[in-house]
Formats: sequence, structure tokens, C-alpha cells
Amino acid sequence: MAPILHLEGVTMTFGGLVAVDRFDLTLQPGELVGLIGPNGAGKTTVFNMITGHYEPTAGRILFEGQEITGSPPDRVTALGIARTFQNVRLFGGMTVLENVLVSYHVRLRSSVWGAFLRLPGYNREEEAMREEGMELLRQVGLGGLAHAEASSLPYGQQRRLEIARALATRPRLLLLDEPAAGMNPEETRNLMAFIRRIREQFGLTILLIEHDMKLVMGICERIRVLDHGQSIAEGDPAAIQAHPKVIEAYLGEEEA
Ligand SMILES: Nc1ncnc2c1ncn2[C@@H]1O[C@H](COP(=O)(O)OP(=O)(O)OP(=O)(O)O)[C@@H](O)[C@H]1O
Repeated sequence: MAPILHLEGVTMTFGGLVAVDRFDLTLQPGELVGLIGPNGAGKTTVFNMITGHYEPTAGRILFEGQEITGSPPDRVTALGIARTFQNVRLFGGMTVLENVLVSYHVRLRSSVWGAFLRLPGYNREEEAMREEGMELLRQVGLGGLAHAEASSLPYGQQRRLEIARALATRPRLLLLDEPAAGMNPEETRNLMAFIRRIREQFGLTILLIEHDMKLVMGICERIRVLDHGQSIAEGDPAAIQAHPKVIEAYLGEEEA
């Protein structure tokens, strides 16, 4: 099968610091892969390069065979890659549905003038988007909360809404940056089931960064480990847990 994502020798330097060093990674369609490593290892930088937030210093990134190295974030989103961020980034004062609709507006064809003049075409598209947004919310279990203010949602639901917003752009590849951060054990368990479910439901390939080892080991089929910008190990959960370099990297972090 042709890979959905292919990173080749991807490097990012900030001044004298090599944050990510000649990183290679290939994802097959439908895979659920974890990217782990101690603080500052370079994980989020890898995401930022894939999504076009950072332009790699060297190397190539291909999505579905097409080179996207250095493409701006909106183009990367339009091609089919969506992400969530480490910290919750919702419009707290807006409703749950409105938060999702913001993502749809990226796709809306009618011009800003159409919206301003309230042309019939704009209203039809707006209505279709609202219906699609409601359907998406139902699919992710937030249908009953569509008109609640986003900031009033419990934390676990807010994170779920962020994922829903990413899904609204109809991605084929979803990048999740620490989706379980700040969650209690029950929320984390729900999240694990949720991630598995949306992968099936939406036909996604998922790459996730996570410090919660229970989550990573529980749902990822394959795990890649970064340390100081270097790729130090890859394997299934059992192999990674027993890998001497991985144990050393995490012990080093505890001592620091
Ligand atoms: N925009 C930037 N400018 C300068 N240095 C940066 C920038 N972004 C990241 N870095 C540095 O690159 C290194 C890797 O950071 P990155 O955030 O990718 O690590 P991480 O593995 O995601 O860490 P964490 O688990 O703590 O989120 C760090 O030393 C960080 O300080």
C-alpha cells in the first residue's frame, strides 16, 4: 500500500539548537501510531513541520505521494491533514456548534460579500453547514450539548470538541498533540475508546503525541521514540517498554 505520510530526513534547527535531526517516518493508511519522548525531545516540532507551522531546515514531507514541505497550514488542512494542540484552543464564549462551524467556514465557497449581503446561496450553504455540524456533533457524542457554551463543558468534553473541530475539515490524517493532558483516569479511558472509534468511523490515520503511557501503550500499534531530536527506537508497545534506550531516556528525564 502507498504510504499516506512520508517524512524523509526532516530537520529543524533553531539558531544553534537542532530540535529535530534527520527524522524519517512512514505511516500507512489506517495506522494509529504514537510519538513519544521526554520533554523537549522535538515531538511538537515534528507536528509543526507536517502542518506547515514550521518550514523544515532540511528534508522532505510527502502526503499521499504529494510533496507538502513548507506548504502553509491552510493548504495542508485543505489537502486532508488536521491537528489538535497541546492546550485547549476553543472559542469559550461561543456555543459548541459555533465552534465546529468555524472549521466549516474554511470550506465555505460563497464569498465574504455573500455573507455581508446575505445572498440566497450563502444562506443555503450556511444551513447545510449547520446540519452537517449537528450530524458531526451527534457522531462524536456531543449532539445534546450543541447549544451549550463551549467553556461550560467539562474538560474531557472540551477536548472532544477540539477533536470534532479537527474532524470538521474532513481529514484523512489526524495529528493529536497530548490529547489526554490534564485528564483524569476516567476521562482518559473514555478518550481511548473515542480515538479508536473515530478512526473506524471516519477512516482516519492517526499520529499522536502523548505522555500518558497507559494511553499510548493501550491504543497505538506502533510507537516511535524521540530523544533530543533523534529517533532512538520504534516498535510495538511491548518492544518499546523493554527497549534499553527508551528506559535510559526516561530515567535520564526523571533524574534531571
Ligand atoms: N519556535 C521555537 N523557537 C526556538 N526553539 C524552539 C521553538 N520550538 C521548539 N523549540 C525548541 O525545540 C526543542 C523541541 O521542542 P518541542 O516542543 O518540539 O518538544 P516536545 O518533544 O514536543 O516537548 P514537550 O513534550 O515538552 O511538549 C526544545 O528545546 C524547544 O525549546
